[in-house]
Formats: sequence, structure tokens, C-alpha cells
Amino acid sequence: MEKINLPGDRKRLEDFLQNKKVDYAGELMENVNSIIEDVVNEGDKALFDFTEKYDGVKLERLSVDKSFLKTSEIDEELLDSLKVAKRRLIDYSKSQLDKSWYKRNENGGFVGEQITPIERVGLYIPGGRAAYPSSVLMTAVPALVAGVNEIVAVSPPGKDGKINPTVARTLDLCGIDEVYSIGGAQAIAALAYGTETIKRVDKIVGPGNKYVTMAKKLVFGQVDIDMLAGPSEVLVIADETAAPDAIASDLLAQAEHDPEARVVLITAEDDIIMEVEDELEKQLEMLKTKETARSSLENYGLIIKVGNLDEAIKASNEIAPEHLELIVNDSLKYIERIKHAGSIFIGKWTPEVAGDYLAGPNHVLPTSGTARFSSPLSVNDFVKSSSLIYFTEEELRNTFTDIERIAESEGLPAHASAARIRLESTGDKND
Ligand SMILES: NC(=O)c1ccc[n+]([C@@H]2O[C@H](COP(=O)([O-])OP(=O)(O)OC[C@H]3O[C@@H](n4cnc5c(N)ncnc54)[C@H](O)[C@@H]3O)[C@@H](O)[C@H]2O)c1
Ligand SMILES: N[C@H](CO)Cc1c[nH]c[nH+]1
Ligand SMILES: [Zn+2]
Repeated sequence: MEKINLPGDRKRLEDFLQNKKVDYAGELMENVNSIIEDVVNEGDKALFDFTEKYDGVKLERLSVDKSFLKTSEIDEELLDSLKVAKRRLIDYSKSQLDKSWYKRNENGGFVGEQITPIERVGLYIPGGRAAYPSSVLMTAVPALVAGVNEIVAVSPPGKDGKINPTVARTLDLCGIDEVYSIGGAQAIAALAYGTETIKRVDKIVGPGNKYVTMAKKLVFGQVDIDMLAGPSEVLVIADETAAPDAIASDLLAQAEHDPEARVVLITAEDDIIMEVEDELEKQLEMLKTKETARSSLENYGLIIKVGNLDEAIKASNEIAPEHLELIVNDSLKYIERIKHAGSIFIGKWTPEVAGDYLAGPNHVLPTSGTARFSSPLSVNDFVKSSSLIYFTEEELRNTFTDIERIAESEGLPAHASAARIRLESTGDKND
């Protein structure tokens, strides 16, 4: 892992933030754009071709058989654990849901908001390096709680041409039966524009690697997207009370996701740095995923030595990580000073992986510094609102002069008369 000191090495922190971010532009953008164009122009044929090229499998069909979803083998105890995670996520999502509201004015009219579920949503379930049944729950549950009518899922096929069986059964657990075995940018393009087989959706949600995330960015506007939820990130702020073996395992838990996962440790303690480095080496050797994790640590890992906790929090706010762990004494004291982080894990008993699986909040989170302006996936990503305005005659009479003045200032006389004509008209008397 690269090591820097703050505040001395400020420039190196800026370089790290600039150069080690996923670059959602340049060559990546060109490649992904051309995949999207091919899907738009060639439809299903492009999906078969790209699946052969990037997933190494010749598909016979795009849609996944319903019986495969229902009957795929899954360990019963695992199914029970997934049900626990689902229940906790339902609870959390229900308390998040925005409700329609209205407010009366003194003249008998009202204003308000009417909340409506999005009609058709596409879930991206990643599946290149690992299988993500947890991402099925994290995307499907809030959509179900929001009342989305049509939920469709895509996930890349394995070498046998099938989606992962655990993912399949988790989709079934959520009652989702429109599923396609495609992944990557081509799957995002198909959801956004539609093909002969796949009907386009209104919104795409879910995490993925840099190709998936770039594609979501490019199709935004044609459809809505949730956020840029790309390669995983964790930033650990640790003081002298933190356990080096736990810090190392938390860093590795994100590093094993993707060779481009970002992991950062910030501490004022030299001993912690040395011991975490030793632990990383020790624990890496035992991991089946060590190749991916090592590549992430070597190319995108950063250790920042600071003078004190204030400097640690300042640096963390600049990085705006997907996950932030506060493994420090009296951790609750610092929460409000964290301005930018997708999810905050407080204290030594809260490993980030609890949030990955079953704490309740969503694990689909903004990456690449976008936690400065984006929030975790929520049930409210699956609804939209229409404003409601109901004027009585009295309300229109009371506000007419103001309407007229503003309309005239904008040089829009038809606006003024649209309000005036009603007050002058002797016509229809209904409300
Ligand atoms: N931010 C979050 O909330 C969050 C949550 C879970 C997972 N993740 C991230 O999701 C990602 C999962 O990645 P993954 O790769 O395992 O699965 P994935 O499903 O995201 O990507 C696999 C697809 O990538 C495409 N692909 C691979 N190489 C390509 C290339 N050279 N050109 C074009 N397309 C190519 C293929 O079509 C393949 O189907 C990881 O980066 C993980 O960190 C993020
Ligand atoms: N840590 C990931 C978000 O970056 C979510 C996840 C799913 N499965 C395991 N982890
Ligand atoms: Zn994870």
C-alpha cells in the first residue's frame, strides 16, 4: 500500500484522489459507448455477441427459465440467513418510505405531493468475480416495499450459461421471475433501450464494476439510474485502541471485491500501521481471493499517517468514501463531523460486512467520491412524486395580482391572462 503523511504530503493525497479514481471518461467511456451503440442498433444479436466476448459463453437464450429460479439448489441454512437479511431490510425500507401529503390553505385549497411507484425497474445483479445474492435483496426489497409494478433482473452468466443458482433462488425469494442472463455494459444498454426480447425499463439500479457503472452513467436521461455504485471502497479511521487484525480483515473484505477496489487506512499511530501491514500479509495468504485483493492493495491501497483525529476526519471528508469505519475510542462522538460517506460504521463491534449483508441499511452505495452528493440506495429511489395544486376561486383572487405582476415582468402576457380570464369569466361554476 502507498503511504503518505498529512498534512505534509498534501499534494500526494490530491494526486491519489485524482489518479486513483475510476476515470468515467476517456477510453472507458469510448469502449462502453460503442457497446451501447451496438445494442441499440443490433438488439439481441449484440447481447449474444458481447456475452460470448466478455463472459466467454455462447447463450442459447437470454431469458432465464422460471423453473430454474424456483428449483436451483441452495443450502437450506443459507436460505434461512437470506430470509433474516430480507426481513431486516424490509423493516428498514418501510421506515424510509416517503408518503403522499397535502397542506390546506386558508381559502379551502391545498398543495401537496402525490407519491407514485416507478412502473418498471431493472435490477443489475453483479456476477463477474463473485455471486451477489445480497445485492438481489438490496435492490429488490426496496423496489417491492415501494410498490414497483414490474421488476426485472439481469445478471451475467457463468461458463455453463446460467446465472448463479443462489442468485436465482434469492430472486425467487423476492418473487422476481423476469430475469435475463446477461451482464456488463450490454445488459445496462438492453435495459435502457430495449431489444426484441427485453422490454425497456424506466429506471436501472444496482452495483457493478467500472463497465457497468460507466454504462449507467451514459444511459442516464434515457432512463433514470440510482447512482454511480462502482468498485468497492473502504476507509478506516483507527486510533491506538483499534485491533490491527480487525482493521486488516476489513480492508481485505473490500479489496477482494475487485482489483480496482479502493482501501484506505488513516491513523496517527505508527504501531497500528506496522501491525496492520503485517496482518495484511498474513491474512492475504489465507484468502482464496488473494490475487484480486493483492492487486487492489498494491495499486489502489493507501495508508495515511496523520497527527491527530481531527486531521483524520478532514482527510476522510475529502475522500468521501463509500464505507467509513470509525474504530476509535468514544466513536459516537465523531459521527456528526463526518460530512461525506456512503455509510458510516461506528465502533469496534461494527464490521463493514454487517452492512453488506443484514444490518438493515442498503449496501448499494455511492463510490468514487460521489458520496459528496449521492446517498445510499433507498426505497425512495423507486418512487417519484407529482406536486398537487388545488386553488379555490378565493385563492386565485387573492394571488392574482402577484401572478400578473410576475408574468408581466417575464414578458409573458398569456400567462397573466390565463389567470385573469377565469376571474372575469361567468362560465362554468364547477370546482
Ligand atoms: N458500490 C456498491 O454499492 C457495490 C456493491 C456490491 C458490489 N460492488 C462492486 O460490483 C462489482 C462487481 O464486479 P464484477 O466484475 O464481479 O461483476 P459485474 O457483474 O459488475 O461485471 C461483470 C461484467 O463485466 C463485463 N466485462 C468484464 N470485462 C470487460 C471488458 N474488458 N470490457 C467490457 N466489459 C467487460 C462483462 O460483461 C461481465 O459480464 C465490484 O467492482 C464490486 O466492488 C459495488
Ligand atoms: N461491499 C459491497 C459494497 O461495496 C457489498 C457486498 C455485497 N456482498 C458483499 N459485499
Ligand atoms: Zn463487501
